[in-house]
Amino acid sequence: MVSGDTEAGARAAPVVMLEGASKSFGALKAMDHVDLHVSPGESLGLVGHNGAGKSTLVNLITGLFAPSAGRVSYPGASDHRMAGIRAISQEGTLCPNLTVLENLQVVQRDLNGWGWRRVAARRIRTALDAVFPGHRIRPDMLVADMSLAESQMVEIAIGFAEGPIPARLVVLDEPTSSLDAQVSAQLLAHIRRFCAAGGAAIFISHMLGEVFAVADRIVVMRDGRIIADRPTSGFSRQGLVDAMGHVADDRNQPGPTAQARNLGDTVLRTPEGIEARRGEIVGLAGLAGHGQAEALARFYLSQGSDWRSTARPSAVFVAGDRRRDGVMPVWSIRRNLTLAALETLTRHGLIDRAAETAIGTDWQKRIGIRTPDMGNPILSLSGGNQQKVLFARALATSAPVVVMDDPMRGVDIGTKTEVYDMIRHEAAQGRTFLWYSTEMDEILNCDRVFVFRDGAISAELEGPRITEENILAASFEFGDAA
Ligand SMILES: Nc1ncnc2c1ncn2[C@@H]1O[C@H](COP(=O)(O)OP(=O)(O)OP(=O)(O)O)[C@@H](O)[C@H]1O
Repeated sequence: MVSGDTEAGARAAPVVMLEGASKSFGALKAMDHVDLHVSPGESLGLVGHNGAGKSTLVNLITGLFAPSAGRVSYPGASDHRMAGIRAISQEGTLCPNLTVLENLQVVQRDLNGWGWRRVAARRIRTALDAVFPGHRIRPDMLVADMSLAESQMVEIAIGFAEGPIPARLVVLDEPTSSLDAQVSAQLLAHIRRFCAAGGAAIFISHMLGEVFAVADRIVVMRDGRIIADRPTSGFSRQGLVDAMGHVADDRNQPGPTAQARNLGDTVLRTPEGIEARRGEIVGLAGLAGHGQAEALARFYLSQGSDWRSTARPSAVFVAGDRRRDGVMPVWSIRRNLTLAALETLTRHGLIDRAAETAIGTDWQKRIGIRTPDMGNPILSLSGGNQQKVLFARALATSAPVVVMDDPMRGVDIGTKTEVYDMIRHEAAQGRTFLWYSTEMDEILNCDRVFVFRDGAISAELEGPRITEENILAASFEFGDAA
């Protein structure tokens, strides 16, 4: 840990200092006596289970919340903005009905008057080219027309863009969650360059491999406290998993384990050529934005499934973009969880409250939703816990087909392992999963994989042919493994 003795002088002054900072929401202590300094040149990895307090810490650093106790300060600057602190949020903050340029204007206050578009276009292009060389994003694109990955890339580029106050500390909360491996690697390389040039970064992720690749210091949070803060070289992967408080056993392998099984008849066929049999876990792979999400959405909509209908749905959907397609913000956690299972909860046209509560409590335990009360608003949950609710919503139905659009975004590794087991178990009972993932490990463990390129299927792989090499070859133009 950086010494509390700020007179040391050998290092540059920290960009931000938290001293005994706490934050409570009612009776819940989301952050408890946190001490943390971040100095120029440092690349800090911040890890912890879902609900550990990472986003709360970021919200204190970026001035969104005031601490309930303790202090947050910015040596040499009056506030986080003047200190050059930029945050890239997990949930995405871009306005969908504005263009990329207009979104930059929202956060950069000097962009006004005649010619602002030219200045803005130069800033955003320079940032995009620096972070994501080869990207295909234009400054006049409407955010609503972009894929989730593209809008995440824009959000990141805005974080690093030149502006009235230069970026000195960039905080990235789960920045790679909808980026594919290639684009994620570009970002990690950029963060390292930024810190080598004297910038500082806080990188929050459940992808521990990325944390090890980018951070020179790792801070572990657990139940609102910092329980470890050391140079990266002082952690092993298993040590880190243990520190986070996950059950560390040999089940911590990535992805559901593929098993040789007798699969049933074909239960679905899409116009693109995706086929799935009963009990099969089918992965959709390829670089992000090559038509996978659209294929899923088309299939799902063609089923005529509707969560408002009390008929038995034939397919349920687990959204990746939870803010747009998943979470009903005005409803409780419990109602968000049970809304797709209304067919089992309705008696004589009325919702059976006792049954609803029982399902809520059952899934809270099974999937570990961290909340004191399932009747609380869904937005009081941490991002990863909201995602768990969307999972539970789908699995709590009796739908034979589960369509998942990169559903593990923001879910911690302990929970992932449990969800993988659940998916395997459900598949063994005859459920079919159609799963788009940006994580190679998840794809490698599917029973069958369709690789997408430029909106069409470029390869179908099964069994031993599901390898990283085959998937990458089919993802890029040089691949022809059809
Ligand atoms: N606005 C709020 N109202 C009530 N409780 C909240 C609110 N925001 C966060 N919390 C609670 O504070 C705790 C810490 O949440 P936080 O979002 O900081 O976790 P996190 O470590 O970022 O989790 P994740 O990995 O899932 O993003 C959680 O128990 C959460 O439910």
